[in-house]
Amino acid sequence: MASQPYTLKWGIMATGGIAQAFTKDLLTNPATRDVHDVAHKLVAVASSSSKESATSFLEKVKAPSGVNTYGSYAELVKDPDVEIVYVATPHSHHFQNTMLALEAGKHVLCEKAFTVNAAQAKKLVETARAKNLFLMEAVWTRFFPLSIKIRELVKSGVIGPVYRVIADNSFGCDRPNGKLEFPDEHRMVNPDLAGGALLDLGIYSLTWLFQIMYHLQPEAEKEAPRTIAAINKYTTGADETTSLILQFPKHKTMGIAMTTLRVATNLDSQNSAGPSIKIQGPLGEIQAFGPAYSPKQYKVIMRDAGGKVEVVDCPIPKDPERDWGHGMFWEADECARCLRDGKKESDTLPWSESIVIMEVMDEALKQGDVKYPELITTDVYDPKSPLNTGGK
Ligand SMILES: NC(=O)C1=CN([C@@H]2O[C@H](COP(=O)(O)OP(=O)(O)OC[C@H]3O[C@@H](n4cnc5c(N)ncnc54)[C@H](OP(=O)(O)O)[C@@H]3O)[C@@H](O)[C@H]2O)C=CC1
Ligand SMILES: O=C1OC[C@@H](O)[C@H](O)[C@H]1O
Repeated sequence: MASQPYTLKWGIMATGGIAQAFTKDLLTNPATRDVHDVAHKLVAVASSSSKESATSFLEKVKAPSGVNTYGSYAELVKDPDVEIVYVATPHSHHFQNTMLALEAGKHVLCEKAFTVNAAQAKKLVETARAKNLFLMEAVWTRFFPLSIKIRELVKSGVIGPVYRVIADNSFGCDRPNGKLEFPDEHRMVNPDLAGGALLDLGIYSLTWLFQIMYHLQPEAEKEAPRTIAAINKYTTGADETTSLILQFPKHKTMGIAMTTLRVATNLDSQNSAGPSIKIQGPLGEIQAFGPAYSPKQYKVIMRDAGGKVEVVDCPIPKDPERDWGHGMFWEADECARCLRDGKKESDTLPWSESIVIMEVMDEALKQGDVKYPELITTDVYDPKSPLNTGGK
């Protein structure tokens, strides 16, 4: 008889768009993605606005009965049934909210961008390490079978040593009056919520550069990149267009990561008109198609063999009973496997790598003179911060 899957018990912090998408993924049957060793249980959800928002969230995600609801994040982290907290608040809140959960002894999966700056990321890691808790940045894309296959292909040497990676994750939100389609208060452009293209979308372009050019470097030869950035700021002060060149001089590799809120990576909705990611070696090129946060196809193009092209589709599996499947369940499975195996960090997205990525973003924002307010940049934990208590 097959052994029972290891089941991880989740508490959801916040009730917005991605909290819903992630929770719906948690509620899918893992067998529909051919996963049998781990499973997930939704045990609690909290809204900083009201207990009613938490209740209405459960209706929206079609949750089973018996899930606890709370009108504050402080109550959620005290729930003894919760093993891991998924932090799904705006970037501005990640540091304080994750600290709140870690200080209460909970493991944490925190949405991207991990924090507003590297100092905060380091403090989270120090705290998780000191308290022997699991912590991971929720960069779901790294855990896609497509990403795993592409990393394996690169490691196999099929395209030779990678010399360059180019990635773009951009949205066309331009309005003829010069503004963007978001109101100035929206989390995408509001500096008080650490808005801006880089922290929200550029993190995915960087993910592609990092998971190929940094993650695959042998441990003994790890080299953080030199960062050259150009930023155009929006009227709110947040970045609207950011381009980065990352140089790894010892490895002779270079990456270009782009993001903007003005024009889309591709004009077709599926981004199939052109690749959003190009991974280039002397023997060939791997291209990924679809938004850089969720590509669904890749091509391997060989230089010899007359530019022979292999096309591989990697659709996101759907649970037919729930009519849902978004692709965030793979990162949840990673959390469950790490905890089952007694690991406090993921090998696929180690703490040190999230910190180096935050350092790159710090440097880019410094070069572009983007500044965020003290309330959201401090690395001093305050359980009573309005970011924890819900002062909106
Ligand atoms: N992995 C992915 O594909 C995606 C990730 N994200 C990330 O998820 C996070 C949340 O994004 P998203 O769900 O789109 O955002 P939403 O604005 O839809 O939701 C954010 C939630 O955070 C809570 N919150 C607490 N304080 C505030 C505040 N001052 N202003 C706004 N919301 C507040 C609210 O929940 P409540 O009132 O219940 O406390 C709110 O519903 C971000 O870090 C973003 O980068 C976003 C989209 C996709
Ligand atoms: O993480 C994200 O990926 C999808 C986008 O729609 C969203 O703005 C961003 O936060």
